Amino acid sequence: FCQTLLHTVFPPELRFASLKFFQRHLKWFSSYCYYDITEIDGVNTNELYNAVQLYLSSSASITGTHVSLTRGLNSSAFTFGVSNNDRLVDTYNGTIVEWEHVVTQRQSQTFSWRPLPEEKRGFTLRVKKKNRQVVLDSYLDFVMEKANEIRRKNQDRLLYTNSRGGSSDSRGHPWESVPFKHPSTFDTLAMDPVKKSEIMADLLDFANGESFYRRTGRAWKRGYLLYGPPGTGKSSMIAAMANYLGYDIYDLELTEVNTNSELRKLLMKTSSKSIIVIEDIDCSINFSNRKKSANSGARKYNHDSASPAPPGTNGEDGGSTITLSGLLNFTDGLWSCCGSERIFVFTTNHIEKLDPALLRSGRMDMHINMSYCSFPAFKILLKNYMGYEETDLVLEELEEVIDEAEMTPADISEVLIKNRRDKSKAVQELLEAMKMRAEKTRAKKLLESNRNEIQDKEQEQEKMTLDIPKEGFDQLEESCNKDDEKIR
Ligand SMILES: Nc1ncnc2c1ncn2[C@@H]1O[C@H](COP(=O)(O)OP(=O)(O)OP(=O)(O)O)[C@@H](O)[C@H]1O
Ligand SMILES: [Mg+2]
Repeated sequence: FCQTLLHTVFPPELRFASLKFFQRHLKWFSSYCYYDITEIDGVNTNELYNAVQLYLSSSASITGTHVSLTRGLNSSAFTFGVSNNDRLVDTYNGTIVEWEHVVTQRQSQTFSWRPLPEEKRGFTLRVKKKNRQVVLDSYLDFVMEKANEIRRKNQDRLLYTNSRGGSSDSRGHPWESVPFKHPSTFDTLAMDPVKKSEIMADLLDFANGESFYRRTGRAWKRGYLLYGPPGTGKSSMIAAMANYLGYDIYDLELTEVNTNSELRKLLMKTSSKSIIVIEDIDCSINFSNRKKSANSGARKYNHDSASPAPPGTNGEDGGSTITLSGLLNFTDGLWSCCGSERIFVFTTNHIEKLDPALLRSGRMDMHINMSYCSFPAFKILLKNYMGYEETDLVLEELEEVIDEAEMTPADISEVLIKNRRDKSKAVQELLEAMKMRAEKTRAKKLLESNRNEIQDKEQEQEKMTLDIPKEGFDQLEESCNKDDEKIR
């Protein structure tokens, strides 16, 4: 009877409000304090939320009884997590803390500029009030650091792509990611060993150079330009770099980016310890032909952001302006420093087509020429594919022709894969292929030099025919002068 009376006398809103009031006042008297770490903080994703999730996902720190298990597509490891609205206890330097994962349904009428996830997620950290300082001073830093470590060591690295165009997902991320599983390493990469160790040392210096970059006042980033013919290992080199340093890769598809501001947004959403890659930069942006680009099928890009393209000439999607200066700002300007420890890698098959602005010194820190397979590089391939260590007569023959053959590591590895059961057959076949290629290269070079000679001769003759009337004129002038003298 009392309950019915209570329900009829007090409407539900009033009951709810009074309950909240009591709870709030109870917390004042409680010996605990609570920290809410929500997944989305205003418009941005809360890095701390992701870090806590990752930290709690490491099996070592799990002491709860109810744990959620996930395994991402193509991922090689299970991830533990705190189930929705469940709790976990963690100990840090003797301090006991309790984590609760709070998941509530988002009210649908909430106004937002972009779609928000249906669920509102967050962690609540409960600690004794007397331990509050420990948590604020070092525990949360420890969690962040541990999460980064776990991600780098145990988890698969991620390959991000902006193939979704300018749109973001419900959590505000413009990048989509998949586990990155490229097996290429510096051991498997066939290139000149001296050049290889130079690059490896450069990468290590960069990764360990935080204090150097701070001391010299430079942004902690580095740019590499990889250039060379197709199949010489540019993409393999990027994968090797990522595997060597344990960095994520952001594969930036420039043709999917419409404006400079979109480009900036993409950059802002990249994490540190990552490699940002723009492959085939000469194809993604019509740099060489910018002024004539109206007649090409490619989208139009301007050199100078200060002079926006007139309306109607911006390519088929209208209003789309991505400029070279926008791209350079992306890699070099103030915005490039909105994170740290990032590597930019551009690749191209045609370095000669690139705008000098991209090549000028200081822009890309290292230009790496990935060229045709040299003999030392070939030996690495032989060792990796065939387990070949020793040199013998055939290899000496190979050494003589390999430079002239101009074969890419991709060409060579194809032959090696095909004959991987029979070493001597593989080497024999390669030798024949190389000799043939060398012959062709020689013939091509001869033809080219002949053509150049003929062209030179033609130019000389043309010049002579242009000179004849001048000579004739000189003679005429001379005889006129003589006549004048006679008359006098
Ligand atoms: N230097 C190399 N060392 C080992 N393998 C190589 C090397 N270069 C090429 N390969 C082999 O050839 C294949 C193609 O190489 P990769 O994609 O790295 O070439 P690329 O230079 O990026 O070519 P493209 O300019 O067409 O993008 C790779 O799968 C790899 O197995
Ligand atoms: Mg490539």
